[in-house]
Amino acid sequence: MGSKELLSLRWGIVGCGLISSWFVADLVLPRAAAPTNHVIKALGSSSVLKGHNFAKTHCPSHHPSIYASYEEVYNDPEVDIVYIGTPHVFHLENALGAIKAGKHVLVEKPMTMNARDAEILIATAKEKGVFLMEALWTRFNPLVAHLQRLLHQERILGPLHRVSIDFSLHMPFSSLPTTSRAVDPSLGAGALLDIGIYTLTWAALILDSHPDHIAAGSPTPWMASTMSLNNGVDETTAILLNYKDIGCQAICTSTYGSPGKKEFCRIEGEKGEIVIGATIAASNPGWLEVKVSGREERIDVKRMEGAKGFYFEADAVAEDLRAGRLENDVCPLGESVRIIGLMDMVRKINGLRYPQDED
Ligand SMILES: NC(=O)C1=CN([C@@H]2O[C@H](COP(=O)(O)OP(=O)(O)OC[C@H]3O[C@@H](n4cnc5c(N)ncnc54)[C@H](OP(=O)(O)O)[C@@H]3O)[C@@H](O)[C@H]2O)C=CC1
Ligand SMILES: O=C1OC[C@@H](O)[C@H](O)[C@H]1O
Repeated sequence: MGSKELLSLRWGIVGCGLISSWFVADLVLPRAAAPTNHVIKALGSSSVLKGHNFAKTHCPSHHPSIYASYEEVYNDPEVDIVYIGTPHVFHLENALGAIKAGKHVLVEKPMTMNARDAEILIATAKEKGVFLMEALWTRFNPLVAHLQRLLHQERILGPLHRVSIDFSLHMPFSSLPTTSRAVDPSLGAGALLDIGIYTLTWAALILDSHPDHIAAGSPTPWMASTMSLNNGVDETTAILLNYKDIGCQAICTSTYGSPGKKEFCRIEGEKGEIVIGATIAASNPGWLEVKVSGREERIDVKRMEGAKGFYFEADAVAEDLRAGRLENDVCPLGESVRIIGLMDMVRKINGLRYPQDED
């Protein structure tokens, strides 16, 4: 691994649920200009039949080995990297299993249930000398780099005043089965860990990356928050961040209670505003609109026909491995810990504990 001749990346997938299906379907789409050939080599599932059905539907031409245990994926010598697509509460155990078997790991968001567990995972990956990344795919959407250029290099909005970010999904707890990972506290349910994490990520991408904030030593923003709990977990959460060093506030809201708007993010500055939109979810931005006097433009994300955009992150991971890097600089491990740490604080203030928080 890490050598220049790595032209294919061989994936082992753990958990054959929804996100794994999206991820795999994107990776196997034929792409003329693909920098890496992503190969699905192994699938681990609670049931071999489920694994076979998954392969038939989502990667029919890849013929992966199908295993009835995740351990067999970790130990398959044909697998370079393990993708963890299980509910949050299993991320630590599954990622540790793969790392201890010497595999690189891409683990779904949130990396773990709390910052302490993320530190454990990171320390173990470092000890074993393997790559580890939280699959915060939004960071790899090409719109983000474009946005950061507009805001921080061109300074198109001038000084920033306020950023509002909302991730809303209309799937109230009452409409979901009690076994859903969004509702069941034993599976790490709740809006903050599932979708609120993206609102904090957007705040980080827009404000923590601000050159003046970095020059000021990146002080932790002042924070206030409130949660509406249902069944012991948050259905709705609001977080206010005040970056006093740059005079800008971020309002981060997330809920399962309403559909929200396509325009999920608004960045207001002295000279105008930028609005970011998404067709389905704030995790997958589709366009941005600049509304500044004398310069009004819309920029759309170009994706492969039929793809969601998971290949942006997979290609970045492959590039790191090819170059022998064990950490990605667009989605650094320190940022995963910092944002999970913010979520820990929000939960503590609002009395939301999970069993994983116990000593
Ligand atoms: N990046 C993104 O856009 C998205 C990320 N996610 C993240 O992916 C993770 C999984 O979410 P999602 O795919 O929606 O979940 P699903 O419930 O659809 O799938 C999770 C899979 O994990 C496996 N699993 C192992 N143990 C359990 C258990 N006790 N209960 C339920 N499933 C179990 C199952 O696979 P099997 O039976 O095959 O072993 C199951 O199908 C979450 O952490 C979520 O935050 C989710 C959606 C989008
Ligand atoms: O992007 C997303 O949209 C739907 C959520 O439930 C999911 O976990 C999230 O990552």
